[in-house]
Amino acid sequence: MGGIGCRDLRVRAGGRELLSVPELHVASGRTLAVLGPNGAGKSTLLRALGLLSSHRVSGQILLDGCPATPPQLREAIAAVLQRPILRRGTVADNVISGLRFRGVGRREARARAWPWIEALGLAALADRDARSLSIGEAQRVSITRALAVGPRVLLLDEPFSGLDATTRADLLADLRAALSGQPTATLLVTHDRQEALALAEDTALLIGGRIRRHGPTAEVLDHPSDAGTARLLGYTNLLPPALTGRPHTLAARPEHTQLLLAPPDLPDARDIAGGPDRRAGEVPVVTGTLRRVVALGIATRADVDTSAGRLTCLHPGDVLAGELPPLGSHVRVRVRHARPLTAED
Ligand SMILES: Nc1ncnc2c1ncn2[C@@H]1O[C@H](COP(=O)(O)OP(=O)(O)OP(=O)(O)O)[C@@H](O)[C@H]1O
Repeated sequence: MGGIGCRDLRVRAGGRELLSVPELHVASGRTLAVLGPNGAGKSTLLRALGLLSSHRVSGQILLDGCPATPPQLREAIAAVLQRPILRRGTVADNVISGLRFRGVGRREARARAWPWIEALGLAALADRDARSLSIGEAQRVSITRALAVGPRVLLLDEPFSGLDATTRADLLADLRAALSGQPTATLLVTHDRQEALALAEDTALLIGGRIRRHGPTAEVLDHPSDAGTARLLGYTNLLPPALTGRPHTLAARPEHTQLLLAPPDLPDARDIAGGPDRRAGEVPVVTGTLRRVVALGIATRADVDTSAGRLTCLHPGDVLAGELPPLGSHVRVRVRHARPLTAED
C-alpha cells in the first residue's frame, strides 16, 4: 500500500505519554487531516513521523506499508512547519534549496522549481530577499519549497495559522490545486475544521494523544461520538437524556440552536420527547432561562440556562432588542439539528 503510516507509535516526554497511535495510514495521492484541540498531540505526531521529534519515540514508521529507515524517510518526506524557516538569499534560492539539498544541480533545480513558483503565485517575488517577506509570503515560499521536491510524503503543521483570512483562503485554494493529481501522501495538522474540509479527503480526530475517530472528512466532521469530539467539531450544546427524554445525549451547534422569539403554541420538551408519535429525526424544543444576549455583528448570541446546563443559541443577523424577552425570562429553545452521542466519555 503506497503512502506513509505507522504502527504502535508512542511518544513520551517529561515522564508521561504524549501520544499513542496503534495504526495510521495516509495513502499516496490522498490528504489526511489530523484535527485536534490545543495540546492534543498533533505536532507530536507529525514530528514523530517526520523524524523531527526531540522526545522518546517508539514504534514503526512505514513507507509503502513497510518499516522504513531514517534515510528512506528523509528522502521521501518534505515538511512545512508552523513558522516558516527561510534561508538567506532570494525567494527562488529558497524554493530550490530543497532540491539542491537532495543533490539536484542548480540549473535543473531551477527548471523543476519554476512551475511550482508560478503555480503558487510567487513569480513576482522570485528575486526578493526572502528575509524581507511577510509571514504569509514566507509561508507560501515554505510550501512551494516542499512541493518543488515532488515529495512522496508532505507533512503540513498548521501552515495557515497566523495568516489573514484572504491570504489563508488563497493559499488553501492554491495548495488544494497543487496537490490534486499528485501522488503525494499529505498529512495536515490543524485545529480548524474548515481547513480539513477544504483539503482533506480523510480526517482523524486526535484528543489527548489518541485518535478518537478516523474516516471520510465530511462523515467525521458531522458525527461527533462523545463530548470531547462534539466540542472539537463545534457541537458545543449538549442535551442529556434528562432534558430530552432521548436514550442518548444530543449534541447541537449554536447555529442550529435558536430562541423561539415569538413562542408558538408548542408543547414543552418532555411532551415532544415522550410523545407517542416521536419521529427518529425529530429534534426537541427545550425550556430554560434567558441569561445573556450579545450582538456579534453578523449574528446574535443568546445564552440560555436549562436544568442540564447552558445552551448557546446563534441567530443570524442583528436581532432587534424589542423582539427579545427580558433577561431572566422563561424561554423556549428550538434545536433544529442535533446528533446523538453514541460513545459517552
Ligand atoms: N517536553 C515535554 N514534556 C512534557 N510534555 C510535553 C513536552 N513537550 C510537549 N509536551 C506536551 O505534549 C502535548 C502535545 O503537544 P503538541 O504540541 O503535540 O500539541 P498540539 O496538538 O500540536 O497543540 P497546538 O494546537 O497547541 O499546537 C501538550 O500537552 C504539551 O504540553
